Amino acid sequence: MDQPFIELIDIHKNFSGNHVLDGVNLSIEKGRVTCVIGKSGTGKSVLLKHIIGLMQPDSGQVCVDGMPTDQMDNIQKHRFHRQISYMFQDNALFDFLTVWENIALPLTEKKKIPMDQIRQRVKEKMEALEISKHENKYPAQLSGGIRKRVALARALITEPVAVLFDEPTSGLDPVRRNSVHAMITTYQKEFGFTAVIVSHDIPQIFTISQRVAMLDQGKIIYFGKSDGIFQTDNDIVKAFISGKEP
Ligand SMILES: Nc1ncnc2c1ncn2[C@@H]1O[C@H](COP(=O)(O)OP(=O)(O)OP(=O)(O)O)[C@@H](O)[C@H]1O
Repeated sequence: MDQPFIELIDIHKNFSGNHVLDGVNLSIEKGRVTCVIGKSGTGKSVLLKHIIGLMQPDSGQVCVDGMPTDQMDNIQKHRFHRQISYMFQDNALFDFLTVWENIALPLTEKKKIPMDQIRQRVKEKMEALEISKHENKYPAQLSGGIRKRVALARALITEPVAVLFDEPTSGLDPVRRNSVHAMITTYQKEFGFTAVIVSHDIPQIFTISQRVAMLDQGKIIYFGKSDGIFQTDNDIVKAFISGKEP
């Protein structure tokens, strides 16, 4: 196996008796796209939030480049968060900012980049995602699909080392869904970034990812190469990916 970038080791998370993560072990390899699949409500978003530190485990460890995040000092944590970007399921755009301002925000807020470079990078992302004509609109004036693309542009604007996507294509029509997938593939080829994608786009997601992890009842019950998932002997995985009850 390639060098792990992020490792989840025996993660447990319980919400008032709802044991959502029940000993999750998962290795996210550097430079690869890993998709996380599983039934609705099974804890995929909770798992992503543990990676980025928005949620803390009851027990277990999240390691980045071999270092447990709970042992990192503030500088190390800051460095990790600068390298990683997260696209929320609900897009989390700021209603009081325009499309342009929302996309530019990670650059204007975090990095000392000259304004002409910021303009150029925002322009390129808006063109790639076909949202240029919406640049002066506010999120409330946009359809769900356009909001999704604005959120995607914002997640990619810093050209991060790793991106966590929580259902990046939900609510998109099939053409737009394919273009989001194509964009993720292009970015991976261009920058070799590490991506974790929570997705219900089965089987399309297997063509843009190299690894698949399936979460079920608090555990990773399958982890392997995407092109091998259809040969699995695991009945729960087989039933899930073919859309049947196990
Ligand atoms: N902050 C929280 N407080 C209490 N319970 C929570 C919290 N966040 C998530 N949960 C619970 O954890 C469980 C898993 O939720 P999660 O959103 O991770 O599922 P999911 O697999 O991403 O679902 P979907 O595919 O429908 O998006 C749900 O039962 C949810 O209610």
